[in-house]
This record gives sequence, structure tokens and C-alpha cells, in this order.
Amino acid sequence: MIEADHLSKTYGSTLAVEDVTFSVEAGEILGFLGPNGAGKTTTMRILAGYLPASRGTARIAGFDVHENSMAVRQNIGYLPESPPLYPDMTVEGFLWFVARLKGVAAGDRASRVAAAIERCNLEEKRDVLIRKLSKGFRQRVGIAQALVHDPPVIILDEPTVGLDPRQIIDVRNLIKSLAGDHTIILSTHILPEVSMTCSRVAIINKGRVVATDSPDHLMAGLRGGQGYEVEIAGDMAAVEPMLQQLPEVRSIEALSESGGDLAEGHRRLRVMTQGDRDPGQAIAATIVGSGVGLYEMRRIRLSLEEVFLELTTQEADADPPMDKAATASDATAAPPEPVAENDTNGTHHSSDQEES
Ligand SMILES: Nc1ncnc2c1ncn2[C@@H]1O[C@H](COP(=O)(O)OP(=O)(O)OP(=O)(O)O)[C@@H](O)[C@H]1O
Repeated sequence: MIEADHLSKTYGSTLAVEDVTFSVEAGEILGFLGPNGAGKTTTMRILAGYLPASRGTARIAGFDVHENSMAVRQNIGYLPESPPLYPDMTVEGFLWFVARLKGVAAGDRASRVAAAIERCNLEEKRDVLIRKLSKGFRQRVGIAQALVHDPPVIILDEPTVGLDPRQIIDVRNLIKSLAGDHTIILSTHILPEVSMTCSRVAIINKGRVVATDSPDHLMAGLRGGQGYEVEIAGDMAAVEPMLQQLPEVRSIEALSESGGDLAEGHRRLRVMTQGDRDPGQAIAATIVGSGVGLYEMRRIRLSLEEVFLELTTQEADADPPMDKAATASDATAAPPEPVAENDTNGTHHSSDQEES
């Protein structure tokens, strides 16, 4: 439904978007995630037909955004970073106005406006002037204007930016309720937004797409970003070489014992794994088989935030996770601190504005 094919955009000497390729299937919500200046808005504007690409092509519902920009505009609803609202119009008056602009047939306008108002929970604000609305309600009006002609594709540029936490939840729920009936792409720099709202995520950094996958797969698959944390009692030197023999074991790290709650003679290890097969059973059997006591074993994996940091920071590239050749005591290049699996949304204690 949305196809970006080797898109590039330069502004003078600035290469804002470079060779971006991805597609979004009908009914999906794709999160376009990246830090400030990554090229999100530029890509959204190209897809919406508001900005020509320097190279590459994009198609919406089969229409080329450059060659068929009018057809593309009929097929998309676009919410730019700052929604173009008329503050002295009422909510309903504005939506009627937009419906007319978008070419909704006169006989259909009343029902389309009513549907957009209902979908965005704007009934109680129908007759209120837009300038009197809170930021959260204005954002809903922005989404309602994107929906009013019932387009198959919706493009939302940072839809929750500047909203308070309650408003963010409302807008995310609204967006989720639109999936299925519509194909949605939303740009964001907020990690929890994609894990909560999107079925797939494309991570963009410095103009390039560095990964596209479901949030779960990204968290699970990147650089062997999953493994086990185990507590053993006994001789670590006896068990470590045996664990290293398992092909699914990528690295082993002895964790610091400063936690204080470890019994005498107990050690904690982090065993990071690789490949499709889950070696949990083999790890447990190896430990027990080596004559070492196994006291605790729990699955861990990288949070989406850690995946994002790995993909978008050069430091991560310069400082790769310890590989199998390294010894457990040589853990100077350990991977980022994983989180327990039952905290998969444990990305939220970041510096995201949402939390402030
Ligand atoms: N009109 C313009 N003229 C020159 N450079 C631009 C223009 N618009 C964007 N850029 C540059 O292109 C790059 C990508 O900008 P873009 O706005 O697409 O990123 P973004 O990911 O949306 O960032 P943000 O989250 O901060 O809005 C940045 O380096 C930006 O400075």
C-alpha cells in the first residue's frame, strides 16, 4: 500500500535522506523511528507528495507520488508536525471545509464529517472554536482532518509530540483503532510509541534505514540480543568451557557480585545466545551435567531502546559485544545491560519527553 524505493533527498549540500527503501502492507501500522534530524519529516513529506525526492520513487496505493500527486492526495490523510488548523473555525465547520477541499461529494459530506468526529471522540467539541481547544483536542482535530475523506493511507508525522501523558495515551489508542481499516505510517523519536502502537518499525538514522522488522523481532534478533541469566554454585571454570561448546552460545559474562544477595560460593552468569534455536534446555543440562548447582535461570533480551541505541550510536559499533572467543573474566566489551523479559516495555525509563 505504501512503497518507498531507494528514496534520496538533498537540501543543498545536506543529504537528508539516503537510499531509503521500505514498504507497508494494507492495514499495517509502521513506525518510522529515528532521532532528531534523522530524515523522518523529509520522508513523510515525500510520501505525502509535498516534497519531490532527489532520487528514487514512492508509490501510495499504486500511484507514483511524483507523477500522480493529485491521486496520491486523494488516497492519503496527512498530519504534518504542525497541523494546519484554522483557529477561528469550529471543529465541525473546519471539517466540513476540509471535506470540501478534499473533494468529498456534497451528498457525502455530512456523513463523512460525522464519522470523523465520532472516530476521534470530538462530539463534545463539535461547536467549539479550534483556538479554544487544548493541544490534545487540536491533535485529534488534526487526525480528523486527515481522515475526513476516508483515505486508505494515513501519514502521521510525530502525532504525539507536545502532548501530556493522558493525551498521548488517547491519541495512541485512536491511532491503533484506525489500523485494519487504514494503512498507517507514523514517524516518532519516542521508542515506547512504536512498541505500543506499531506492528512494524523502520529505524532511520542519518538519513538511512538501518533496520526494519517487528518490534519483537528487533528486540530478539539483533546481535544475539537474547540469552539467559543464571545463578550457579560451584566451580565456574568447570562449567564455562562446556557452555562455550554449545553452538547457540555467543558469549558468557560473569556478572558482578556486588548485588549482595548472593549466597556464599554462588555466582551469576549472563549467557548470550545466537541463532533461531532456543538453547535454554541445553544450557540447563550442561550446567547440571558439569556437577555445578543451578539455582536460578531466567530469560533476558535487549529492550527496544537498547536495539535502537546499538543501531543509532557509533559508540556501539566501536564497542561490539564480547564474542565467543573472549573469556568471562575479560568482559570489557560487554553488550548493553539487558532487561528481563517481563519488562519488555522497560524502555520507558529513558529520557523520552513522555516521561518528563
Ligand atoms: N528545508 C530544509 N533545508 C535544509 N536542510 C533541511 C531542510 N529540512 C530538513 N533539513 C535537514 O535535513 C535533515 C533531516 O531533517 P528532517 O526534518 O527530515 O529530520 P527529522 O528526523 O524529521 O528530525 P526532527 O525529529 O528533528 O523533526 C536534517 O539535517 C535537517 O537539518
